[in-house]
Order: sequence, then C-alpha cells, then structure tokens
Amino acid sequence: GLIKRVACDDGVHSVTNAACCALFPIIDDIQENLFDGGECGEEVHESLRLTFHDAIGFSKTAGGGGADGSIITFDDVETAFHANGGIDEIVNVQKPFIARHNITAGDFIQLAGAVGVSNCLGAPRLPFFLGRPTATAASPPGLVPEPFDSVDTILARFDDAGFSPVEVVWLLISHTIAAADLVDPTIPGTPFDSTPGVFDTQFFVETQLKGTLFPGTGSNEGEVQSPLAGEIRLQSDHLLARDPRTACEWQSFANNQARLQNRFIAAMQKLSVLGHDQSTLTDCSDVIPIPKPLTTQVAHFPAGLSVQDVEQACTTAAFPTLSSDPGPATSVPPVPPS
Ligand code: HEM
Ligand SMILES: [Ca+2]
Ligand SMILES: [Mn+2]
Repeated sequence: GLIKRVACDDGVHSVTNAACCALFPIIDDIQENLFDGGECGEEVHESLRLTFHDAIGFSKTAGGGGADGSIITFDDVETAFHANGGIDEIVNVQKPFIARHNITAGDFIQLAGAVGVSNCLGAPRLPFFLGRPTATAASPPGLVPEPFDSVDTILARFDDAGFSPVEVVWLLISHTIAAADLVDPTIPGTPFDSTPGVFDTQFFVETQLKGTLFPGTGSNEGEVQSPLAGEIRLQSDHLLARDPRTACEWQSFANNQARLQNRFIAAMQKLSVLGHDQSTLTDCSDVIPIPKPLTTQVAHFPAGLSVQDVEQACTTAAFPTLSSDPGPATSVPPVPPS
C-alpha cells in the first residue's frame, strides 16, 4: 500500500515522519562542508570508520553505551585509546557541525556515516534512525578491535557486542572504501583495495590474492603483504579471509554486488543502533540520499594477476571466474588527504 508522507516546511522534501524534516539542513551542511560537495573521499572514509569506533564501545560484560556519541562527548578519554589512533581528526572536524545544529553527537555520527556512504558509487542506501540521547559516560577501554588481534580475539570481541562471525564479515564490507594512515605512517592514505572511492567487491577479490609485497617500509604491527603496489593489507582482513569460520562468507562477496549492498545494510542497521532500543528511535531512512549505481565496472583481477594467485580458503564453493585487467601490473594511488 501507499505510505503516507508529510510535506516539510522547506517546500522541497517530504518524509514519512515529520520529525525527520529537521535533518535536511544538516545534510546540506554535511555534503557541502564535510564532504566537499558530495565526494566519496577521505572524510567519508573517516566518518564511516567513526560510526564503528563509536558504536563498538558496547559490551555485555564491560558496559559502554554503543552508538551514543561518547567518542565525541568524551573524546579526551576515547581518542587516547590505541585502537582509535587518528580518529581525533574526524572528531575535531565533526564537532563544529554538532555545535551549530540541534542534534546529538550519537545521531550526528551515524547520520554523517550514512550520508557519506551514499556519495560512493555502488553503495547501498543505509538506514538512519534518529533519537539517540547524549552519552553519559565514555566507553570502557579495550573494546575496539586491533588489526594485529587474532581471529579468536576478534570474533570473541564481536560476539560480546552481539555480532556473529558472518556479521563481522558483513561489517568489513566497509573496507572497500577505506585507507590506512597510521598502519604504515610513512605512506598515509594507502587503500585496502584498488578502488577506495567505489563501493564495489574488489576488496573481497584482492584480499584473497597471495600477498607479495609491502607498499611502504615493510612489516608493521597489524600489516601483512599485499598483492599490489600502493595497496596495504591488514593482518585481520587477511586472516578473516582465510579462517574456516569466515572464509566462505568472505568469498561470497567477491563477485556479488547485490549481496554486498544488502548485507551491509543489515550490518550497519544493527551497528548504528547498538545500545539502543530501536523502538525508541524514529526511522528517518528516507532522508538519506539515493546512491548512484555502479554501471560499467565488474569484479576483476588486477593486471598481471589471475585465479592462479588466489589463496582459496572456502572449501565448499569455488572462487568466481573473473577476467584480468589487461596491461602490465599497476600501482594503486593513495587517497588524497583533505
Ligand atoms: C576486525 C575489525 C576491524 C579492524 C581490526 C579494523 C582496523 C582498521 C585499521 C587499522 C584501519 C586503518 C586506520 C589508519 O591507520 O588510518 C581501518 C580503517 C577503516 N576502517 Fe576498519 N577495522 C575493523 C572493522 C571496521 C568496521 C566494522 C568498519 C565500519 C563499519 C570499519 C571502517 C573502516 C574505514 C571506513 C576505514 C578507512 C578510514 C580512512 O580511510 O580514513 N572498520 N580499520
Ligand atoms: Ca572499493
Ligand atoms: Mn584516513
């Protein structure tokens, strides 16, 4: 049936819940002044990472308010956690936006993440719920996973936050639009796949390839060899791609854009309301811009590489058949700093 929509006072938008109208000026500000006019660049990547580092501060045993904005409200405490290295930058960039709008830090962080992702070609339209109260305490330490953690440690941490091993893989779809600044600090902006500005499946193709090189100074804590010059691989991504508990789910995304989108929606929905009773929040998903689809690009092996370079880990399904890019092996350029 038809969903009843309400016209906003701005004379432009209409929404299902009138309370969501107030978000449009905030989204305009975010797009113009946080994401440089709607790009899928460094601030989008950092803003998506921030949604996770705020929300994962949630534990069945240790406490923590989840997606409550505590990483901004109590930034003196949380940005000092080792696993939050570099997060102070996006915290400081987002703070003035929160100050000039009537929105809590918890809501703003998840709103900016969902709007940011919508700027990336091939991304799903993420849900957004409104109404997180201001955080009352900082997250306890030790809840944010590190790239040098074992798979056992990572899966146990996520289990404690309510996520199954398969859902961990879904959350890591985020690393298709990601780069590292501090894993090897000599090469900031080094991406995890060859297309950090595109929400595609290349991350799942490229993390399954045999690692052959370090893009910078060599082995750093949490880093293993990658298959491409200019690309960095986290030890955690490498191990999750090869562990019997997660390898088949990992491979399932290597050439399935629809599944990639659909599972990321489910995972981010859950992450973004962690610590809240969803029935106390207002569904404002219809304020999130509709992303542009990927039209031409399909999953492929980077030039010079092929199925011969795949380290097959899933034992119940074959790696998808993909073509290799023509030409000599190329280098992945860094994500430009903002
Ligand atoms: C096992 C879990 C995870 C580990 C160990 C991990 C680790 C990391 C590390 C080490 C970086 C690079 C930081 C830097 O040096 O600048 C990074 C970047 C990133 N992570 Fe994760 N991550 C995990 C899960 C997630 C999740 C669940 C999300 C979001 C839902 C996420 C989103 C991102 C994004 C978007 C970036 C790129 C930031 C940028 O380009 O500036 N990560 N992650
Ligand atoms: Ca990508
Ligand atoms: Mn960065």
